[in-house]
Amino acid sequence: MSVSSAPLRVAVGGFGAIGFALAKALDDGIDGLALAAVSARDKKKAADKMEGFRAPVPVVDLEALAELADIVVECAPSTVFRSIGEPALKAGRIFVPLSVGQLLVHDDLKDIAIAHGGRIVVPTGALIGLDAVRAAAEGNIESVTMVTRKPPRGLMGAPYLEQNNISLEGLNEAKLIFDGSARDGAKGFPANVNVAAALSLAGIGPDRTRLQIWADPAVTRNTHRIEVEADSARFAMSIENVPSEENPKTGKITALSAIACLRGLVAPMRVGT
Ligand SMILES: NC(=O)C1=CN([C@@H]2O[C@H](COP(=O)(O)OP(=O)(O)OC[C@H]3O[C@@H](n4cnc5c(N)ncnc54)[C@H](OP(=O)(O)O)[C@@H]3O)[C@@H](O)[C@H]2O)C=CC1
Ligand SMILES: O=C([O-])CC(=O)C(=O)O
Repeated sequence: MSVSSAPLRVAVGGFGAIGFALAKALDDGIDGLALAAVSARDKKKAADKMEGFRAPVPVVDLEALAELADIVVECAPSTVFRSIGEPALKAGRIFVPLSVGQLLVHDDLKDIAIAHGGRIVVPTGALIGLDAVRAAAEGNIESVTMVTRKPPRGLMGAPYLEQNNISLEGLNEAKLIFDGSARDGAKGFPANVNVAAALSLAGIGPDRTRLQIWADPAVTRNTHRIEVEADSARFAMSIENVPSEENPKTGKITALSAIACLRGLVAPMRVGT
């Protein structure tokens, strides 16, 4: 984008922990970007939440976001993922998903992007080191493993727990609740391990990426540790995310990652892979 061109319009689908923080940052001002519209289940509540904004924007249905923006960010429950992503890509927009696990389910969206000139740009989100994983994937990666530890309240309600009759009530020691592929983890915990899906897409795919999930009453932060063994490097990284006030399942850094990702789309200089 040249310095003189109009700012790219950003629509935000979902106005909770991530969406509100992102919209607020855009309203406060980011060079080259302008907030254009938001969407929420409760439109009146969303309009009220924008009261302190310098320039409140329309609250529209999810399907209408694509008409109003150049970049459409998805930060809503996984169940409405497609209603945001498909119109955005069919309109040739840049689609920025946060419910990344859904990309494994709706894997035809990539073909829609190709057919209509859209792009899917996945932020690192609540994770770390996807730059190094992507670089290593240009060579050969032997293994990628991720171990997630969350406070039990950050995992409650996951379909996998209900399907397998796993209770986290009154837990007084760490419990391994899932051990398998990133694909199965993302499916069983759609609101908890989108990071595993992002890791798998950056590296060796959802079937070869291994994931363990622990419910741990001793941790107060959402913690993810990654280990990668590749022909170019061996690395291990971990991140301890402060849960956001609005949604304790979601680390606070996720919204900041989305902001940094959007800034990277328009900034004259970008650092990192
Ligand atoms: N990639 C990553 O690293 C991470 C991804 N995530 C994922 O990001 C997504 C968003 O997370 P988060 O912001 O914490 O979620 P929240 O629950 O805080 O917010 C969800 C928002 O979606 C809105 N919404 C729900 N249903 C609809 C609908 N039918 N139409 C329009 N809007 C709707 C809600 O509206 P209302 O306010 O009216 O209820 C709410 O504003 C989740 O899928 C989460 O799992 C989370 C953390 C990390
Ligand atoms: O916030 C986190 O630590 C990760 C998370 O919820 C997700 O990946 O869905």
